[in-house]
Amino acid sequence: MLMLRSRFNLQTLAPLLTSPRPSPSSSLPFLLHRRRRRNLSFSALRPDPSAPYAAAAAAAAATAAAPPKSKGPPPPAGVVRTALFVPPGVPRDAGAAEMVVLPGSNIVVGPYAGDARIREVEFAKSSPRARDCPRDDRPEFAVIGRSNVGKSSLINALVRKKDVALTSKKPGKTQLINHFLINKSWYIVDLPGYGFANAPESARMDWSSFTKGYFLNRNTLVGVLLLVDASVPPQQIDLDCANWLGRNNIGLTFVFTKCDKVKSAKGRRPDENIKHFQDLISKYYKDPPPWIMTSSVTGLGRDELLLHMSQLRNYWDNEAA
Ligand SMILES: Nc1nc2c(ncn2[C@@H]2O[C@H](COP(=O)(O)OP(=O)(O)OP(=O)(O)O)[C@@H](O)[C@H]2O)c(=O)[nH]1
Ligand SMILES: [Mg+2]
Repeated sequence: MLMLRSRFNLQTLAPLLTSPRPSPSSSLPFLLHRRRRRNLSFSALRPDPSAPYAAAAAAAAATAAAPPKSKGPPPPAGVVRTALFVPPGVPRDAGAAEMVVLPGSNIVVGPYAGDARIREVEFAKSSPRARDCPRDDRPEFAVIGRSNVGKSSLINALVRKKDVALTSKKPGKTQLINHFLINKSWYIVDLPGYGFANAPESARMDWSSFTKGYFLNRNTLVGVLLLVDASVPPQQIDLDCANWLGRNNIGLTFVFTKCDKVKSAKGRRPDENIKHFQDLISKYYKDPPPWIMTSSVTGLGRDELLLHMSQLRNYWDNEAA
């Protein structure tokens, strides 16, 4: 029977996951191709006991103590259980009794996970148009979502610096495509928000033509982090954005933000909003995309998200080799 180990100490797991990575195989379930449109397909959960990560996972699970420590209010009590996201490198026909799932997510830890630490971050460039973005072939993750959802805050949380990306209570703060260079080897990209319900007219922009150009032409895009505010009920504009990305075969991860807001104005808890959102999205996806709960205030989900990004990125690097 499948056993999910969702509570473990990432500090313990991290060094175990930096072992040499396997060479990619054409049968991998999650296809990412440099200079080509990604073709996403998510496999059913059938892990392999002999897979290189299994020992690390078992060791981590055995020592499974406390989740990463964070300040502030505790994360929401209810963890939403949905079908799992099996990352690149886990064979379709694998079979095993045990698997490690990142806490507060549906993301399985696969063989490409590792080297998740951010040692260095520098602002690289602000670009008004997609064609002005850096052209150096480094892989990148784009951070998108509604205006004010917490994109810039998440980037600051990930890099553990307060003001690398500028944040504001007023929607529409980020107006350009901002590239941040991580460890001199990959980028996180802060994009302007969409949906300006409360934004002043001056802060509005034609998000569609501006950012669609970026998504459709950016060959170095490893994946999109689509941020969704877990403190409010599902918003149609987020579902529309997810569907647009899906239709264009652009791999996304749902990153639920503001999970520290245990009581929202509408009386629903973040985990209830997340469950509702997933019920709606499941109509559009045959296999579940990855999702994760975060808070930039408490640090919830930060290390887990970085590990997830590392497995997508390392897979990408192997493919490009
Ligand atoms: N409680 C809580 N507040 C958050 C969190 N993340 C962001 N915020 C707040 O939400 C507001 C907007 O955050 P930003 O990071 O500027 O949002 P953004 O998505 O970059 O906004 P735009 O650039 O305008 O599109 C700020 O007041 C943040 O302090 C979170 O995890 N929890
Ligand atoms: Mg911003």
